[in-house]
Amino acid sequence: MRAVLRAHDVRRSFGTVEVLSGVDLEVSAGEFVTLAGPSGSGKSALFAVLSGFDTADSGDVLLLGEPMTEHPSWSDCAVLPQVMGLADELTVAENVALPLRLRGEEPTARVQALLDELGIGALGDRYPTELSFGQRQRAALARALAPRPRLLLADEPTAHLDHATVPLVLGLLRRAADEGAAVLVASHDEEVHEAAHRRLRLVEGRVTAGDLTR
Ligand SMILES: Nc1ncnc2c1ncn2[C@@H]1O[C@H](COP(=O)(O)OP(=O)(O)OP(=O)(O)O)[C@@H](O)[C@H]1O
Repeated sequence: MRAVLRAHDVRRSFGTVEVLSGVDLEVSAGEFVTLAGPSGSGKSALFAVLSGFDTADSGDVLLLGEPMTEHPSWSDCAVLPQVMGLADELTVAENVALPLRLRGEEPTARVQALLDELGIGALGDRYPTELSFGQRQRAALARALAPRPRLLLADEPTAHLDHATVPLVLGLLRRAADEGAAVLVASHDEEVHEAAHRRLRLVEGRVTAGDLTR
C-alpha cells in the first residue's frame, strides 16, 4: 500500500504549551484509520496541520509524496472540520457541487446521490443556516466526498448525529476507503473506531497504535 499522507516528527506549540511533540503517522490508499485521544489532546490541532490549514513549528507533512501546501485541492485533500465550514450563501446542493465546479466539472448525479445516501436528499435547495447541526454535518461530508478525494480528513464526523444516522456516515467513509481514498477520522465515538481498519491514539503529543479504550 502506498502512503497518501505521511507526517514525520511534527511539532506544534501554542504559547509555552507543546501540543504536538513529534507526531509520526502514515495513512495509505484504501485505509480507514481512526484517531482517538482525550479531549484537549490535540486531535484538531493535528488535523489543522495535516490539512495545511496550520503550519507545524517543525517536522514534515507529505501529501502524495509532496510537502503539504496551504490550500491543497479538494480532489487531493478533502476536509470535514469540527466546525463545518459550509458556505452560507450557497444552497446545500451548491455547496456539495462546489469541489466539482472548482475543477471545471458540471455537477453530476453524484451530488444528489450523496445527499440521498446521507438521508438529506430533500434538503438540497435549503441554505445551511436552515439545517440542524447534524444535517449540516452530513452536507459537509457529502461535499468532502463529492470530488472522490485521495485523502479525506474528518474531525468528529458523527458528533451531532443520532444512532440511526451514524451507520450511514460510517458506510460512506468505509466505501471511500474501499474505492481507494486514504481516510483519517478523529473521534470519541467507539462505533467509529470499531469500523476502522486501524486505530491510532494521540497521547501526550505523540501518536501510537491505539485500542478501543480512550
Ligand atoms: N490556535 C490555538 N491557540 C492556542 N491554543 C490552542 C489553539 N488550538 C488548540 N489549542 C490548544 O491545544 C490543545 C489541543 O486542542 P485540540 O482542539 O486540538 O484538542 P482535541 O483533542 O481536538 O479536543 P476535543 O476532543 O475536545 O475536540 C488544547 O489545550 C487547546 O486549548
